[in-house]
Amino acid sequence: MISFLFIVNRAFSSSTSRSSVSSKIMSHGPRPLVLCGPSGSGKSTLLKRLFAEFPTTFGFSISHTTRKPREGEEHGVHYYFVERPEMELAIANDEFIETAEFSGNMYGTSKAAVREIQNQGRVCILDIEQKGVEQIRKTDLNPILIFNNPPTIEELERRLRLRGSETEETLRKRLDAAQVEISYGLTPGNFHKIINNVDIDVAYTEFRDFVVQELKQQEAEGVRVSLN
Ligand SMILES: Nc1ncnc2c1ncn2[C@@H]1O[C@H](COP(=O)(O)OP(=O)(O)OP(=O)(O)O)[C@@H](O)[C@H]1O
Repeated sequence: MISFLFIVNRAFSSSTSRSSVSSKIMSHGPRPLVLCGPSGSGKSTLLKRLFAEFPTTFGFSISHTTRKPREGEEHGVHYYFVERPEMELAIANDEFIETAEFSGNMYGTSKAAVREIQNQGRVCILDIEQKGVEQIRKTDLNPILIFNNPPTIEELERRLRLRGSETEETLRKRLDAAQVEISYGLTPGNFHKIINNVDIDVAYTEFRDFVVQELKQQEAEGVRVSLN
């Protein structure tokens, strides 16, 4: 198994085709930030810290779902609640970055929902899986792509067991998927940055510094980014 691969992949680093990139940024606001990595690798932990440190810089897009609203849930706040035919048509029209089905309901992130966050001047954070990354790369959303790499599958298993969120079955599924996800994540050219998430404090500093540097670069190109 892959372990402790300290690869920093800057294949699409900030200097890459800046002029074509900046015209896109100018019209749409800050570039979305994709954080991808196996379940249990620590994505939510990194994002929680980032939001705590920069409360107004980032935002999550609002997902669509075909499930019925629960009490207190509002359309356009918690989800965009839609009917299945409407959602299927939008997917067929290539309006979604990723979709999934759970317990008979569809869920998905639309390109428009990402643009909505960009239009507010915020960096849209997307915690998405490999398929979503492949999809978003085909769009003109021009995301910053970061892969959160766990030290080993054994450590991933330890973290997931400690989190206490899994049954033996879901744990196995997540660990099986992790092998494939890590291979994809470490393939040169797939991500702008790989965070080797061993020690959480070190990982967060590396993640944070990379993101801040990217945002400062965009600011220098005329994009309004509120870094506070
Ligand atoms: N570097 C780390 N070292 C040790 N434990 C960690 C580290 N990062 C996260 N954890 C712990 O591992 C568990 C999984 O982390 P987290 O929930 O952030 O993962 P995730 O990638 O968001 O998972 P999922 O995709 O399933 O939501 C949590 O209990 C978290 O506290």
